[in-house]
Amino acid sequence: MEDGEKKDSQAPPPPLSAVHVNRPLVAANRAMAAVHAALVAAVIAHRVLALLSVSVVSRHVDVAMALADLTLLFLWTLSQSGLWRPVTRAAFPDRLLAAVPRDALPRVDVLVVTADPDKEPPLGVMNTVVSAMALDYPGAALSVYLSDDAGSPLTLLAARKAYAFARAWVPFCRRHSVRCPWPDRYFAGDDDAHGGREELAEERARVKKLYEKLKADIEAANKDDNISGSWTKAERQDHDAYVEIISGKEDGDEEEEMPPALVYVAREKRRAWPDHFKAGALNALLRVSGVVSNAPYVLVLDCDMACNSRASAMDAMCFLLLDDRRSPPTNLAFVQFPQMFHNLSHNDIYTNELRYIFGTRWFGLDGVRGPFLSGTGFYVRRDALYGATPPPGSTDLSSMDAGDLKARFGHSDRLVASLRGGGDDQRRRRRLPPEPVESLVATCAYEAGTAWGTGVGFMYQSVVEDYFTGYQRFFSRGWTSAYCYPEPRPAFLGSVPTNLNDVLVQNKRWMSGMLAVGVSRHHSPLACRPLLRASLLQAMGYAYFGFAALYAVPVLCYATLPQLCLLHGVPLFPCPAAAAAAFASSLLLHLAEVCVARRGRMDLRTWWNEQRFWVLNALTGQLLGCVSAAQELLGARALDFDLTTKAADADGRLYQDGVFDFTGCSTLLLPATTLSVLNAAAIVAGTWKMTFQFAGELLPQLFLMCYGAALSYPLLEGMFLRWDAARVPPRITALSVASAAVLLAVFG
Ligand SMILES: O=c1ccn([C@@H]2O[C@H](COP(=O)(O)OP(=O)(O)O[C@H]3O[C@H](CO)[C@@H](O)[C@H](O)[C@H]3O)[C@@H](O)[C@H]2O)c(=O)[nH]1
Ligand SMILES: [Mn+2]
Repeated sequence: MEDGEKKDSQAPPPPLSAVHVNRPLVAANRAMAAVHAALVAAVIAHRVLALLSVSVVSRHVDVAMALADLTLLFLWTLSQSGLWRPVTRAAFPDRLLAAVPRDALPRVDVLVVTADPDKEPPLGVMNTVVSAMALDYPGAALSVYLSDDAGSPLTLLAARKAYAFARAWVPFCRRHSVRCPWPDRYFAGDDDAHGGREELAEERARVKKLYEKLKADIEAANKDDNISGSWTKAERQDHDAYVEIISGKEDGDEEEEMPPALVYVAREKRRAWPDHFKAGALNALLRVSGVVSNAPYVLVLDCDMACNSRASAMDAMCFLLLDDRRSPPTNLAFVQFPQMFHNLSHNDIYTNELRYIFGTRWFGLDGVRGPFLSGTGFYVRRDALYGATPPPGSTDLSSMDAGDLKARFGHSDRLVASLRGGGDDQRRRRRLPPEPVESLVATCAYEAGTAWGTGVGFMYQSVVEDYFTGYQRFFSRGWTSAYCYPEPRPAFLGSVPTNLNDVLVQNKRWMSGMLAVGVSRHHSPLACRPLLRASLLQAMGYAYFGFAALYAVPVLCYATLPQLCLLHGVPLFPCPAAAAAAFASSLLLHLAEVCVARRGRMDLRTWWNEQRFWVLNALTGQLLGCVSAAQELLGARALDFDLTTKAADADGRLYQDGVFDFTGCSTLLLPATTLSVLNAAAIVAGTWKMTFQFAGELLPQLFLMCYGAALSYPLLEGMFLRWDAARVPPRITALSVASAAVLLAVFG
């Protein structure tokens, strides 16, 4: 009896989160994959048989096509890891609150990074900062850090003004349980409490006035030459470190009412020192925050990714805290939220939505060992970022010798002391220190000879630091992750580039950065033993993204060989039936994926946009990404982090209307435009030829080219049928026609 009672009182508390395996989808995905693999194998087998037969006319072409098909099959196989075991998760913040008193919640440091006040307007950045300050979390447990890589006086001034605004905004959000903590969106109408009480309406009007004032102040500062004009481009790349804690208690402030602390950080910049782009900025913020508040958890946000809901911190804790309450403990390092966007078009011609990643693959990888680190919108354990390994056998930094710690983390006594403090809450209920913060940890020379960027913090060596860090720092060391996808209200919303050139430049950066990791001798996921041992499926997922740029090669083959061979009357498909079946199944598989992401709605438009952008990207971002990665590998040129412009809403009108905006397109577009001209010319010439001597075995090829023409129609239209300012730049059109003519003259 007594025993029974004891058991009852020791009954485990209800779980704080749940995970659900989508079994029908698992079965369907695997069955479809088996069918498709069989069809592709049949196509390749026919190619090989044709190659072996003596009658073959164009051996080179057949070998190239066989290699193209094998590459496609290889990448497709790797991509299946993200469909293998899709799961969804739920968080129960109410249970968390029942289990842990609010003021005992662990502290969180929010790290926001910005780099350029021209491309990233400070008002937008401040919206992100203020939205994070208004998260539903105890104010004393939250601190927000802003890294400004430009070291711009304008951003610093905006941050001070933003803090002043936050003193009204944050209590307002708390008092009225506002759901949208992002002031610009809230006042633009994303306001769930309309028609509410009078008191709310009054206060809302007062806070709105303050927001208008913040806006006007930042605008005025932007126009003021003494502030924004005084800081030259050269100074951006060459200035001292500067850290300022922008919070302060004023008379009459209630502790409970106070917004979280805000800390502005401009790390030192010198031309002679590599800055390691965003990863370098985040590592500087990790150190400054380590010295100042040293919260055990960190939320990372890009400056253009604001909090759209106040719930994410509590949701994330439902997963992260589970860790300590479970035995044996799980080894969850981070909770990733999807990247979603506020300025997506209904007709998303550039596939900015990233459905492939955040709407499909991340659910699948979550069923393996967790989604990849995705740059922004994730809550992560500080100790894991510092290089600790999970239990059992975890490395405990606090018990390490001070000398060893200095060798790894640098010579700041305060940083080392923060590491030895075990990362927990010495200062939990205290406001940030009034004493000045040392900027030593934000200087260029600080990292020299330490493990920052290799064994500690965000990884350098790749411009896609998120992809690389996730795998090197976490997964290959035994950590896992979870995918938190709150509905219906997204936790974070970012902005997408709205002209084609920006999109392609961004894709080129991703592709070259990931390929550099994929083919690197020391870091390739397919050569990483700890990762392979932990999970082959996860290694496949990583390899897929590491090699995705290689799509350029088969697509290049398919965009030239069928065309040129048609002109020579050479058929390319030894078994048209098998080829047609494999082609159809690839289209259907893609359509099925889109429909699942849309909860069963047949979304043909998204499907078509994705088909089209996939080919376009293969011939631009991925192709040039391969070239850049090769240059880097050969030591010819280092990869660069080309910032994307965060468009003001008005700029994206063409994108919103579903019209391609070719403004500013560079030669990056050239391969795609050239090959679309070649394809169109070959269709015309080939059909003309066929009217005189019909050849049925050429029909599959002709069909494929017509599909290509339909996909490339916006390019052809942009070159030859549009006269507006956003058409393909005439220079590119002329070059494309000339290049296509040369190709035809040489090979046609
Ligand atoms: O030297 C730099 C370069 C960039 N950034 C910041 O990094 C963030 C991302 O840059 P952005 O130009 O917006 O790139 P995106 O292509 O939108 O970023 C995607 O791709 C990056 C990897 O290439 C990831 O880090 C991002 O999280 C992911 O959103 C922004 O806040 C920048 O201010 C810096 O702080 N310093
Ligand atoms: Mn961005």
